[in-house]
Amino acid sequence: MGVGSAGPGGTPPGPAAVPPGSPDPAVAVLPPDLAEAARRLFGDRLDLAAAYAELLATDGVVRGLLGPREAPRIWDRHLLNCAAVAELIPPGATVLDVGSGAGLPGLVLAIARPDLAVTLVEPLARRTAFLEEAVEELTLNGSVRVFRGRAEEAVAGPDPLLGDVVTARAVASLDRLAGWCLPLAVPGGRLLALKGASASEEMTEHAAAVRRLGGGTPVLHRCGAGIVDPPTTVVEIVRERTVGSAARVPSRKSRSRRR
Ligand SMILES: C[S@@+](CC[C@H](N)C(=O)[O-])C[C@H]1O[C@@H](n2cnc3c(N)ncnc32)[C@H](O)[C@@H]1O
Repeated sequence: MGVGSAGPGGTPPGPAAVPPGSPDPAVAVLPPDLAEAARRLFGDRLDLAAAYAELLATDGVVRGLLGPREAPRIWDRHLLNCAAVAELIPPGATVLDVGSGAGLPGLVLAIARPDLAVTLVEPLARRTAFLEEAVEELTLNGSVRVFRGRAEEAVAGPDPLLGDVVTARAVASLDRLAGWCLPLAVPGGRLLALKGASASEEMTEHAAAVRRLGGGTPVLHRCGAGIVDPPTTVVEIVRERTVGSAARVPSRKSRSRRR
């Protein structure tokens, strides 16, 4: 990914955006051709984004949360790609990031947008341990919390999670995401699913299931146009109705049991 046309903002910050003390500046450093995009998307929080990039490239790789080949691509494939989605999120929104993994896109959004209240929903202990440490280290405790569990669990219990916006990247197909994430959105709230090249096909394939699950017609967005190249593909689904559990998409296991 490269950068689009340069916008306002003066001289790009370049490699100096990485704080001193980086264990391996060769992997965490912000490539000069992405500096302007990073500056536009993170503004005065660029140093915080650089600190998170460094965490991902070092601890994240060592702990197996990110493949070693991802390290040099952290800025374009991960940070900038996720930060571009912020343009779809209204000011002061409550955001639930389902299947956050190492914090993508949830932590990135919390860094780029300090006005958001973000909950990272992730079932795997190894990942939530990293997320909790990252939140502490980046001093994001005021705006980010970590929920250990599956999306289906987050919606149940005495204190269910509910967000204005539910994000998910690389977690599941659109029908399964709708089943897990729409119940986590307030009525009228939205699922923002970060998708790849197959987004349009998925929208067609799963439109009926999404409707059955209480969602509106999926809408395709390309975020960060003119800033990141390619723009980030996002499928937006509004929670229009509440449905009973019978309408939910069966798990892969129970689907194969029925065959
Ligand atoms: C391929 S990883 C993607 C992680 C991150 N979103 C990213 O883009 O790098 C998928 C993540 O979804 C989580 N996950 C899978 N099913 C889930 C569910 N039902 N509820 C919440 N998280 C789930 C997994 O534990 C895993 O961390």
